[in-house]
Amino acid sequence: MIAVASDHGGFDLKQEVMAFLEEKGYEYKDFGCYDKKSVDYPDYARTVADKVLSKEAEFGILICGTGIGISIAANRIPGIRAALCSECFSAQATREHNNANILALGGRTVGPEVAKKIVETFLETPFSQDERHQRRIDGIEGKASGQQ
Ligand SMILES: O=C[C@H](O)[C@H](O)[C@H](O)COP(=O)(O)O
Repeated sequence: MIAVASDHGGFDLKQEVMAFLEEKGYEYKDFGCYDKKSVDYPDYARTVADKVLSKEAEFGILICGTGIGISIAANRIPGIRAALCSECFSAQATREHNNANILALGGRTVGPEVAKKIVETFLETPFSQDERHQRRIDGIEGKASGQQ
């Protein structure tokens, strides 16, 4: 399952992204917001992060106006690697190199067609499993690499 959420600034793009997920046959759940009333993005970041960390969701997709606030909020939560992407190269690289578990998008910065390509790239690109990338991910989580 893909856990999807947005604030009001990401609401319209989230509708497009969910329609795309539906069309492509991905299972997803919408964890809000459910209209364009002003809300606070950290609440939605936390909800989706919890779904990812509990493994109820394989990945999360978080959308706010720029994608910045909601990715900052998600990345404060240990075990979350949220990647704000506005093009496909980063979406591919963050899965291969960072094993990112949440994709963040900006509803006011990325158009729907680009966003759909980014979503597909993110969801379809596996982690490379390369030892150097895993070592660096372990470093993010505070595990010493022993390199220094
Ligand atoms: O990084 C934060 C997000 O872009 C928010 O979506 C944005 O700050 C919301 O702004 P406003 O409350 O002015 O709609």
